[in-house]
Amino acid sequence: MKELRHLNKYFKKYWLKLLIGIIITVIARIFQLVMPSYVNKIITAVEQFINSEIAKTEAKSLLMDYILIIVGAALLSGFFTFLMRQTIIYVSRYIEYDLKNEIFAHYQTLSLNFYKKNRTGDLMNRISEDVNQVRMYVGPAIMYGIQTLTLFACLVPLMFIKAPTLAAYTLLPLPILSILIYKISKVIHKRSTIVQQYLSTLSTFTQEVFSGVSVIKAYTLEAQTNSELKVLASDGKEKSMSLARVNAWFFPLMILLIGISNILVIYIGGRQYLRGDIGVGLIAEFILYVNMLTWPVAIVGWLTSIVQTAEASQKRINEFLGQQSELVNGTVELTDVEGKIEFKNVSFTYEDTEINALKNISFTINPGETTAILGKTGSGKSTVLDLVTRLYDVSSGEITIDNKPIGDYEITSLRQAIGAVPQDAFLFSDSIKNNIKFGKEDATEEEIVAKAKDAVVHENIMGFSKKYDTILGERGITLSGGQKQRVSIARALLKNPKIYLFDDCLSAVDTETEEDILNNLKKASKEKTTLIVSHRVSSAKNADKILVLEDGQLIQEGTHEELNTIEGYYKELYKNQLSDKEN
Ligand SMILES: Nc1ncnc2c1ncn2[C@@H]1O[C@H](COP(=O)(O)OP(=O)(O)OP(=O)(O)O)[C@@H](O)[C@H]1O
Repeated sequence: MKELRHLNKYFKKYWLKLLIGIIITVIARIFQLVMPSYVNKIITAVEQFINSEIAKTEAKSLLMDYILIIVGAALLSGFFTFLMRQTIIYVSRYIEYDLKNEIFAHYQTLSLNFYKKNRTGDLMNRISEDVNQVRMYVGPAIMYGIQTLTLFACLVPLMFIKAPTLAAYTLLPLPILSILIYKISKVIHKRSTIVQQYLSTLSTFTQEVFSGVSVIKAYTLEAQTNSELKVLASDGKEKSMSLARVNAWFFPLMILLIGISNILVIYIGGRQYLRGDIGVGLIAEFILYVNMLTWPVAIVGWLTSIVQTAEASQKRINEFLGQQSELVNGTVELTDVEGKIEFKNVSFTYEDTEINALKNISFTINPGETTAILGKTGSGKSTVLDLVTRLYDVSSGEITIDNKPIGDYEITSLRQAIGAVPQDAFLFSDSIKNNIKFGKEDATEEEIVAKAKDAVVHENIMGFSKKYDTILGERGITLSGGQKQRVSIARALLKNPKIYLFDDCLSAVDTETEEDILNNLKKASKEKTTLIVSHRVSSAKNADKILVLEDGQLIQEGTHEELNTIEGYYKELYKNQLSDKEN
C-alpha cells in the first residue's frame, strides 16, 4: 500500500463526496437486508394459514403488506445503489482525470534525457493503462469493500442471533471460498501484470511501426514487420490464454461453494425444522442470506487482487513522477533581452552515448549580430543551439546571455526569448494556421500571412484547397520537406523573439528560394541575434561572423572575406560549392 499513498491527496480533495458515497453505500445495503426477513414472514404467514392458525383475509392482508415492504425496500436499495455509483464511481473518475493531468504535466517538466531513456509506448501506457488500474482501486475496490464490510457487519451477527447453529454451518464454507478466491486472484494478479507489461511492449512496437511507416514501405519491410508482430502477438496470446485459464476457475468455484452453502442450509435447517427448532421460513431467509454473502466473500479475494494490481501500477507511475529534470530552474526573468550570447570554454558530453560533442569552445555573439555555424555532419553544430535553449546543460564551461549565466534564468522566460527552428521541422496534426500560430497564440490572420510570406511558403499554402485551414497529417506528412521547414520558420518569425536559432532549416529548399528566405530573414532579424547552422556557404556568407566546427572544436572564426583568404575548411567548402553552382 506504500505506493498507493500517493493518492491520499486526492482522497483528501474529494473527502466530502467520498464520505457521502460511503454513507449511501451503507444505507443501500441496509435496505437490502429487509427482504430475507420478510420472505421468512411471508412463508410463516402461509404456513399459519395452512395450519388454520389465521384466517384467509388476514393472511392475504399480511402477504400484501410484506410484499409492499419488500418492493419498497428493494426500490430504495436500488435507488441508493444508483446514488452510490454516482458518488464513488464519479470520485474515481475525478481522481483518474487528476492523476492523468498530474502525470502529463510532470512529463512536460522532464528534460530531453528522460524522453531519450524511455520509450513513447511506455510513457503512453503508464498514463492510460496504469492509471486505469489505479482507478479500479479508488472506485470499484472502495465501493465493493464498503459494501462487503457493511453486509458482514450486519448479516453475520443477525444470522447468529436468529439461529446460531444454522449460522455456524452455513458460514463455514465462506472462509474457504475467500481463501480460494484470494489464491486464484494472486495468480490472476501475477499473470495480468505479465499481460500488462506485454501490452506496453506491443504499444511501443506498433507506435514505432506507424511512425516509421514510410521507411517500412520504402524498404519493403512489411512482411518482416508482420512476422515480428506475429511473434509478438502469439507471445501475447499465450500470456492472455494463461490469464484466461486461471480466470475461468473464478466463477465455477464460486457457484460450487454457493451450492455447498445452500445445501448445508437446507440439510441442517431441514433437520432443525423436523426437530421443531425453527420454522421453514427461516430456512428460506438463510438461503437468501447465504446468497447475499457469497459475492462479498468472493470479492474479498478479488479486491485484494485489484489493490495489488493498483499498487504495481502506481509504482510504475511513481517511478516517473519521482524523476526530476536535471535542469535546475533559475530565478531571474529574462526580459528586455539585448541578445549577447557568449560561450566560455564550453564542453559538452551526451550522457547516454558519452559522445564528447563540444570541446572547450569559446566565442561571443554581439547583440543583433548574425552568426553562421558551419562544419561537417556530427561536428557539434546542433548541440551548440541545443545548449543555448538549455535543452541540456553544459558539462563544463559557461554560456551567458546578456552577461548572465543561462542557468540563472527562469527556463520559460529564456525559451520565450528564443525562436528556434529545429533541423527536423515538427508539425502537429492540426491546421497550417494553428501550426504557425504556435509562435503567438493571439496572432491575427494578417500577421500569420505576413510571416508565411517572409518564409516564402504563402504561395504553397494558397495552392491547397483549404489554404491556411488545411489540416496536416501526423508529423505534417501532407507537406514536402521544404514546405515543412518553411512553415516552421514562419512559426518562429511570428514569435518575434530577440534571439533566432535556425538549425539547418533551409536544407530542403532550392537555392533560389533559400536566397529569398535569407533576404527576408535578414530584414526580420534586424537587431536580433541570429544563429544559423548550415552546410551551405550561401546561407553563411552574409553573416557577421562565421564559426567552423570540426569534431566538436572551433577551428575557424571570422567573416566570409577573412575566412576566404586563409587556407582551411571554409575556403575549401566555398570553392567546392562555387564550382558545383557553376557546373
Ligand atoms: N541527442 C543526442 N544524444 C546523444 N548523442 C547525440 C545527440 N545528438 C547528437 N549526438 C552526437 O553528438 C555529436 C554532435 O552532434 P550534432 O547533432 O551537434 O552535430 P551536427 O554538426 O549538428 O550534425 P549535422 O550536421 O549532421 O546536423 C554527434 O556525434 C552525434 O552523434
